[in-house]
Amino acid sequence: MTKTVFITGASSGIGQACAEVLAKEGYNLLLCARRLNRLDILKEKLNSIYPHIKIHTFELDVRDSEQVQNQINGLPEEWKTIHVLINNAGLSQGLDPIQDGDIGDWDRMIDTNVKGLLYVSKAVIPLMDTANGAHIVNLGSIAGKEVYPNGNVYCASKHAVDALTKAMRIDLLSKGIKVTSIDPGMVETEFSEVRFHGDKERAKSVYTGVQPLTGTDIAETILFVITRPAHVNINDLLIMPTAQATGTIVNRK
Ligand SMILES: NC(=O)C1=CN([C@@H]2O[C@H](COP(=O)(O)OP(=O)(O)OC[C@H]3O[C@@H](n4cnc5c(N)ncnc54)[C@H](OP(=O)(O)O)[C@@H]3O)[C@@H](O)[C@H]2O)C=CC1
Ligand SMILES: CC(=O)[C@H](N)C(=O)O
Repeated sequence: MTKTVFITGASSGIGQACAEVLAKEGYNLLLCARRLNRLDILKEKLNSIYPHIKIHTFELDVRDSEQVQNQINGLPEEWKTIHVLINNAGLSQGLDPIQDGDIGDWDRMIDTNVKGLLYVSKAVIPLMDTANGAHIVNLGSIAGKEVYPNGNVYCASKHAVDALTKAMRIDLLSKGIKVTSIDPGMVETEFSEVRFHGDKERAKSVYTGVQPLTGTDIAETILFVITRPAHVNINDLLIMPTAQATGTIVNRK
């Protein structure tokens, strides 16, 4: 049976890499993000390499609970059976002491990373094929395991993801839905550009003198996690670049 994977935030970085790695493995893909044009370019590329898989793209702002319900309830019938949900859409905005933080940045992080994950999960869980290995993978972070200077609200949002992953595992236990948290350290994506509001130079400096993880490193880990035997669940995986010890202790050359 061909399994269907629903990926939020597939227009960039880790989500896009998940689409690429899972397409190669023959999964059908439901891809969403706000930037539909990017998803459609990705779909065309993947379908030209892997013509045997099916890909459905749609625009979704995970912060909008009504849109999330309507878009997911309105999926074509053939897309209403989902095996794996990857709650990947997320962002960091700003890196300032709490007293200087921007309230708009705080709202965007909490609305996307916490509320967005909840809205999507609530809409997708009823569509999950519990008879055939249903699995939810949440993108947490090292920032959900520790707090680093100026990371305040982003760290709080990822600590919330950590708590929600544990809570989902309890609540979905009787349904047989596996729940896993993937918690990366530094991954070079558009993450830092978004964090620094488009300042490309500052974003680049985050990765100076260090070899960060790539989106593909994380996607391959997710592939490993979702292909364990039925009786095995990986609860939580913390993945760091070799040169990174904690959220902020990095060995730069
Ligand atoms: N890069 C890193 O170092 C780390 C990243 N993470 C986590 O990994 C996840 C992916 O980030 P990463 O790939 O690095 O970053 P990117 O900025 O490269 O990708 C983020 C993705 O999230 C999507 N997204 C953001 N806001 C929304 C929204 N409101 N609705 C729908 N989609 C949204 C973006 O799509 P669009 O803008 O088109 O909507 C984009 O596809 C995040 O949850 C992040 O917190 C965790 C630890 C480390
Ligand atoms: C500290 C990290 O590695 C992570 N990318 C973050 O900035 O939270």
